[in-house]
Amino acid sequence: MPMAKGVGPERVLQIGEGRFLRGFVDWILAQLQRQGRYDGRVVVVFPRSANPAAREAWNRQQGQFSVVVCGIEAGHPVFRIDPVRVVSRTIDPHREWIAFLDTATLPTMEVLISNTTEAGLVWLDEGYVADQAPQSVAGKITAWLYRRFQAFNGAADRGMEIVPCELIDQNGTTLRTLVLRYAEAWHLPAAFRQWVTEANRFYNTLVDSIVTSWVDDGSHPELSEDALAVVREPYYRWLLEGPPTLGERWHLTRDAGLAVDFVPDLEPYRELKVRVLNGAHTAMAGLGLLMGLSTVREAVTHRTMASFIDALLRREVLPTLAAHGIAESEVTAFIETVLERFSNPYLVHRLEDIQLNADWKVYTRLWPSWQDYHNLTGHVPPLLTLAMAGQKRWLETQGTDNPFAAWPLGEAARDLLDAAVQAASDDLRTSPESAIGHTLNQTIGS
Ligand SMILES: NC(=O)c1ccc[n+]([C@@H]2O[C@H](COP(=O)([O-])OP(=O)(O)OC[C@H]3O[C@@H](n4cnc5c(N)ncnc54)[C@H](O)[C@@H]3O)[C@@H](O)[C@H]2O)c1
Ligand SMILES: O=P(O)(O)OC[C@@H](O)[C@@H](O)[C@H](O)[C@H](O)CO
Repeated sequence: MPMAKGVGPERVLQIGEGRFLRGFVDWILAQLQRQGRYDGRVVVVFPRSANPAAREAWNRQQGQFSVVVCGIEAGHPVFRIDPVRVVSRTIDPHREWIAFLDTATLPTMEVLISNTTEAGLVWLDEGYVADQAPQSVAGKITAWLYRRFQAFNGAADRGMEIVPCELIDQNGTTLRTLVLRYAEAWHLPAAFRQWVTEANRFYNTLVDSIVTSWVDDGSHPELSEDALAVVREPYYRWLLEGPPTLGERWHLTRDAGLAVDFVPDLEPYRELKVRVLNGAHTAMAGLGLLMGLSTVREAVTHRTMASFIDALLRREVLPTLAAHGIAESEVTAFIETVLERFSNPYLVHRLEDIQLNADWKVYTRLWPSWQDYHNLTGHVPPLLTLAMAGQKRWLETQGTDNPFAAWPLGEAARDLLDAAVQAASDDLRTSPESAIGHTLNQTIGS
């Protein structure tokens, strides 16, 4: 369905319409547009069949929405409403498959962005039926790239900058592997696979910024009608591992003043961000919910929980990052920034939202620190163990039996973990808050 507002050719295909893409990627594109650096407009694609109300909101607002940037920046309170007018139209590929494929034939298209949660970039065993959308995100992208390859006879200069933003390790490499796997499974020509590899650039990326929905309290009438408005903290950072081609297309030089950087190796940044920020979220969410807390802000302003998270990060996570070659001063500075970000009074970041797929978040966000701490010191980390026990207990209250059982662990690691978590769980049964206080006293006192 066309949405006529805005000028400039369609240059960006965005798979995903969620809060994060609106408050982060689309906002960055709006800043580039405002500075006259980039005129590209965005075609937003719903990765799953769109719910009619969401579609209607996008159409009613002609793809325009507000990003409320609020919190503390350089010690000063910030509350700003930034308009974002970069979207040209939306497409639901499950209903408009041909319109979706047709966008691949636009000579102006040059950037493909996705964010479909961790559940999006996965292999689904499915065939390709012409005229019908595959279910998988990577299958849709494969079909789209194949259409482009055909439309331009495999021209090397019609490849795309492919920028997945899903929070998974090596997201660009993962997407390329999935595309090549679909190309093979669907018996697409070898020349296409070669074009995918040689003419397209897949970036591994790391995004960092907290984006939540705008909760309308009537205080800003201009936002009352905006069903797509989001709230974002002032802090944001986008790191991309890959060639600078995307930066060149966006005229993204230092003087743009945007926190987007191209780095040769993402790994140290990823370890730092995931272990500190996401690790702290996962640690506070399970225990916090058991204690009756509901938001991140409530957790970091609760005396016992705040001390617990602070000690967990500085005593048990920090040493594991130093062992990964990240300077202690850098880790400490990041911990301090993160704790300040968590106390942002404007963000209503619900612990229950953080708990989506919590069993795997414990595995990717807490377990690596746990294991490294144990290897480094020969001791079980008591605070991380209690956080994991809190997660296990909370997951059990939600009906998941033995929530960590599916993790791929060797027998020795499994026995060690089970014994440690079991001991910590016993303490949680009576009062989570006193278990936290007790563990904290023992740790800090030792
Ligand atoms: N919101 C944040 O603060 C934030 C910050 C950094 C990273 N992220 C990342 O962004 C992701 C989305 O967060 P959000 O706040 O935009 O959520 P959201 O619910 O607003 O959007 C989720 C998006 O993913 C799509 N999606 C969900 N499940 C899917 C599936 N199984 N297959 C294909 N697509 C699927 C939805 O259609 C939608 O486009 C998170 O999982 C996280 O990895 C979020
Ligand atoms: O978005 P999720 O569900 O992967 O994880 C929940 C939070 O930890 C996450 O959204 C952080 O706020 C974000 O990663 C900050 O950059």
